[in-house]
Amino acid sequence: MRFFTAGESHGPQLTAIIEGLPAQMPLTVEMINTELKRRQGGHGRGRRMQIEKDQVLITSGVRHGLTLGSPVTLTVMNDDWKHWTNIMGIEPLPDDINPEDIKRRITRPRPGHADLVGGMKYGHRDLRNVLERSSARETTMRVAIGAVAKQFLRQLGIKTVAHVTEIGGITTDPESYAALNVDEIREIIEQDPVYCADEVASSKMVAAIDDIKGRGDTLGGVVEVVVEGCPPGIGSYVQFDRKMDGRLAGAMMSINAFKGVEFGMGFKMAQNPGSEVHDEIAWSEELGYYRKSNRLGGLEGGMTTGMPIVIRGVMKPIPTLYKPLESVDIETKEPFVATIERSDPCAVPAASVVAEHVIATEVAKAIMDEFRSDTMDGLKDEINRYKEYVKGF
Ligand SMILES: Cc1cc2nc3c(=O)[nH]c(=O)nc-3n(C[C@H](O)[C@H](O)[C@H](O)COP(=O)(O)O)c2cc1C
Ligand SMILES: C=C(O[C@@H]1CC(C(=O)O)=C[C@@H](OP(=O)(O)O)[C@H]1O)C(=O)O
Repeated sequence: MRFFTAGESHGPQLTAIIEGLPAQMPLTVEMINTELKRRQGGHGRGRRMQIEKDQVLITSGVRHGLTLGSPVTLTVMNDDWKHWTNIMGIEPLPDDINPEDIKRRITRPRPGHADLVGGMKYGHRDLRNVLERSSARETTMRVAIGAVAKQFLRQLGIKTVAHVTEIGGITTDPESYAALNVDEIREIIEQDPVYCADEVASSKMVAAIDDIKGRGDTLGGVVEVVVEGCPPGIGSYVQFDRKMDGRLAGAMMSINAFKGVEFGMGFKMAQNPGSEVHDEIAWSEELGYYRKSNRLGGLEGGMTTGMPIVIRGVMKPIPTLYKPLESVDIETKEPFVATIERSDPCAVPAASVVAEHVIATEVAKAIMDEFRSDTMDGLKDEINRYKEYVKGF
């Protein structure tokens, strides 16, 4: 499976094309729309999310609710486009309009955003030309693609969930959700304003977001994605670019503002001896091979072990500040405070939804790389045979 996304934040629409999905796979817009709505939510979002009502349109690759095996095209319209049609017009500017007079032109790059380096790299003197594509508006399509991937994974009994584990230094107590499975975590976070599975931490996170918003500042945090039901042996140790932990880390790091990744007990591994890090191996008639603990987060040697995959990503605080940092105007080279754009004070809850979907996409892609995937039923048969084989190995 491969895919592309396209579209500017304030352009007419966002588009994704996915190629390589098996034929005969059930696919509905409802399931994609449910996830798009979750991505728009979460306490801490700004005013743009009140304008947009993201709904997907499928314009190829599906007939009567089943995939055809041909490329699937997904489209989401930008409702905000109607306010930007002149500023973001596609046609060349009329001769009597000077590009420097275009409204909402940006010449004061925001520290921490793509503005300055993107402008240098592509020769844009109006940094809006960078902002428009570097914006996390693009993550709409990554969620749409991931929602398709999740429909694929569900056919194979693989479930995913993401939840927020830290915002602005307020952390969850892992004991509060340690015994819960993916479905149980989902039930809790769907009712929670910050998509957090620990009720006590959640209310403190909400208060922290309100407080930072009042101060014109922003907060980052940590999100955790759990994937249950993935068979062992997805990914490989034989070549560096086939290692599943590398692929998953790359997917997580491809999300705007994500700056670090860890698996299982993560960076705490540095503090513990090997006997308290590695997971002992056991076998039972019912489960086949399993680990007595899951401190490595479901990966050994670049391959899934069959235990849940547990991956966390850290998101830096949003770079656009209402209390802006110092910058330089690229026209005058004089010091100025950065441009203030409408912005989210904290998008960690929304980003948890994005994280779940990019991880689901990478797992789906890896499974399609491993097994013949022209038809959904053929793939299911192959995976079931493989699962029986590894159980008795
Ligand atoms: C869901 C989500 C929403 C975001 N919202 C904003 C925002 O409103 N304002 C902003 O400046 N950055 C926002 N960001 C972060 C920027 O897109 C990101 O920092 C920027 O593209 C630069 O990339 P980098 O942080 O990975 O270096 C958001 C990120 C995500 C994942
Ligand atoms: C549009 C989305 O997020 C945007 C991400 C974003 C950024 O700089 O990344 C900046 C803001 O854009 P705007 O200036 O239009 O308000 C966010 O609203 C979205 O998540 O769909």
